[in-house]
Amino acid sequence: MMKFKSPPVNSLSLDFLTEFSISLEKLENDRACRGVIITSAIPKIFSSGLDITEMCGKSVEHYAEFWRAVQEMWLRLYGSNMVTVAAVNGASPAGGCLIALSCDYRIMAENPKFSIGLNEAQLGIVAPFWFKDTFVNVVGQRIAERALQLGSLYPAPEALKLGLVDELVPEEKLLEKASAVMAQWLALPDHARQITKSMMRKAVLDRLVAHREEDIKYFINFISKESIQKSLRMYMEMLKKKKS
Ligand SMILES: CCCCC/C=C\CCC/C=C/CC(=O)SCCNC(=O)CCNC(=O)[C@H](O)C(C)(C)COP(=O)(O)OP(=O)(O)OC[C@H]1O[C@@H](n2cnc3c(N)ncnc32)[C@H](O)[C@@H]1OP(=O)(O)O
Repeated sequence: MMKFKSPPVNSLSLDFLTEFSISLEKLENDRACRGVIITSAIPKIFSSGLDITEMCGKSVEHYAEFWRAVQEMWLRLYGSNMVTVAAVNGASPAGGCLIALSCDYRIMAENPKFSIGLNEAQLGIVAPFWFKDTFVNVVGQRIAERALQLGSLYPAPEALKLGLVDELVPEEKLLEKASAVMAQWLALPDHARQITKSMMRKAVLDRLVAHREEDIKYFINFISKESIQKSLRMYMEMLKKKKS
């Protein structure tokens, strides 16, 4: 089991992403490890998504390093040979949702206050093509089109209806259920399951691998625009004001 613990809200900073990728790599190379449950140690928060401060007022070199780390995390998780189960025990916007979507199975706590989705459009930014591809592979084109254009965050019951998560359980039963699902998936021979998983995900993974440098350039170009920087600053201010 991997438990995110980066207070206050498990934002995906460069350090967090690097540590996450290294942990995944270690587990992947450990023949004794056939599956991983991903959850959070922070109450009410699975992950708040990419750390917005990493995308504000930084150098081009920093943006490149940060984006490469985001790509690396996704390539490792989406392309993992292990069984991956997300036990979503709190809010899961944007990059947090991407992590859940990249797993093989998503179980969410049945709390309508917890929401999940790719809300980038609400921040005035655009979900990259591989976030979009991952989303489409889970919920299908029509639901993804609407959800991404509106940047919708769905409360747990709605997320279940759309197929964004596979099931809801009472929060106290989340890890028990995740373990039961893991046991069910691990009962199959690894070889057949792994080849099938790879077959289902290969095209989407290959697309990023083939365009990785181009994608970094797009990101830098996009995020460096003054209008985008302004949107992100305003969003951060809004988050801070919400408290007072
Ligand atoms: C054409 C080609 C285009 C190519 C474009 C390429 C790329 C661009 C796309 C980049 C993709 C980005 C994906 C993302 O993940 S962006 C991040 C989106 N995340 C969010 O919108 C979530 C924002 N946060 C929240 O909604 C809430 O914080 C919460 C997670 C629901 C938790 O709420 P609560 O418990 O009430 O906590 P607070 O709101 O008070 O937050 C505590 C603390 O943490 C700061 N914070 C929250 N989220 C983030 C974040 N994502 N990054 C950095 N910091 C964050 C918040 O400001 C508070 O800070 P202070 O204590 O200092 O006030």
